[in-house]
Amino acid sequence: MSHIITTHGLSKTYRDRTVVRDLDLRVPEGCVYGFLGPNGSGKSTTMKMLLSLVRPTTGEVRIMGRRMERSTRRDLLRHIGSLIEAPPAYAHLTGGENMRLVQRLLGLSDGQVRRAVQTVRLQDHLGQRVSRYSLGMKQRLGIALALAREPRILVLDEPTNGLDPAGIEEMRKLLTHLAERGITVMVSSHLLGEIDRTAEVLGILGRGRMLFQGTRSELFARSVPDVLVDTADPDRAAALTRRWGGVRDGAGVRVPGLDHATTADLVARLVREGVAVYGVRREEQSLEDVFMDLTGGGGL
Ligand SMILES: Nc1ncnc2c1ncn2[C@@H]1O[C@H](COP(=O)(O)OP(=O)(O)OP(=O)(O)O)[C@@H](O)[C@H]1O
Repeated sequence: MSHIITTHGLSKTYRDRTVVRDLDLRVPEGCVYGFLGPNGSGKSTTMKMLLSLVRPTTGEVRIMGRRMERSTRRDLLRHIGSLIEAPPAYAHLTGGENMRLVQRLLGLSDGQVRRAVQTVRLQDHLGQRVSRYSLGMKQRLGIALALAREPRILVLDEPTNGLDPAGIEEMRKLLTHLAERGITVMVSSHLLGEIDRTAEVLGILGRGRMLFQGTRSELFARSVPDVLVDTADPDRAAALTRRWGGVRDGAGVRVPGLDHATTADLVARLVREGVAVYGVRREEQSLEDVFMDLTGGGGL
């Protein structure tokens, strides 16, 4: 798989506080990469380093295999569109006037601007002042401004923040649509639920460190589900499994967070002690549970 963004040992320290630590990002080309983590975990700082808005303390950024440095920065940044923090448009101008400003600034064609506006479905609102746009429309205009130069990569910092459920759904569809067209979309959120179904690859950050990077199914594979034991003698089974954290749960016993090997040990112990085991079930964790475990609960 070719990676369009990579970092190696990327770190940022402000005074004596390291807010991003030794990050090795691997963003596959043409996918939606969900960059997740609780508030303050370092997502924005990382994205700003990718865009050369913040200088890394150590480590390197590579875009399309080329190292970002003074001599390559201008050229590489032409391939990246971004939306960082507040939508970048002038509120007292119309959507169309904002688009024309960027068109003139970057020397873009009418076709490029038209395509960007159509992609975010704002063509019927170009005559309206941005101050009268909904937050979702402002975000879409921000994306159109970033898209107009036809970048290969789009870096979006919390584009769903503050949107209502309909706006979030619209944003998800837009991101998927962009990836289908071959654009690599790196999108951050502190809320797993807002982008988890959209993102094919997830990077989960906690206190500046990468806690997990991979596909959703790889993340699930890392989960350690509760085990539910259905038995004729739940009290005795609970006592025998106490050292693994077993407690009575309804007519059975629940043992939290067990891997395969420990589950096998536990069942063997019960059978050895003569407890009749009717069934053993691993209770799947939701992606939220896995995320909460990884981030220590700070992510939701
Ligand atoms: N210029 C700066 N000087 C000092 N500390 C900073 C600076 N910029 C960010 N930080 C700190 O770095 C940490 C990470 O911030 P960052 O904005 O990257 O996190 P985040 O994951 O994007 O969170 P949020 O979703 O709240 O923006 C925070 O504790 C923040 O206070």
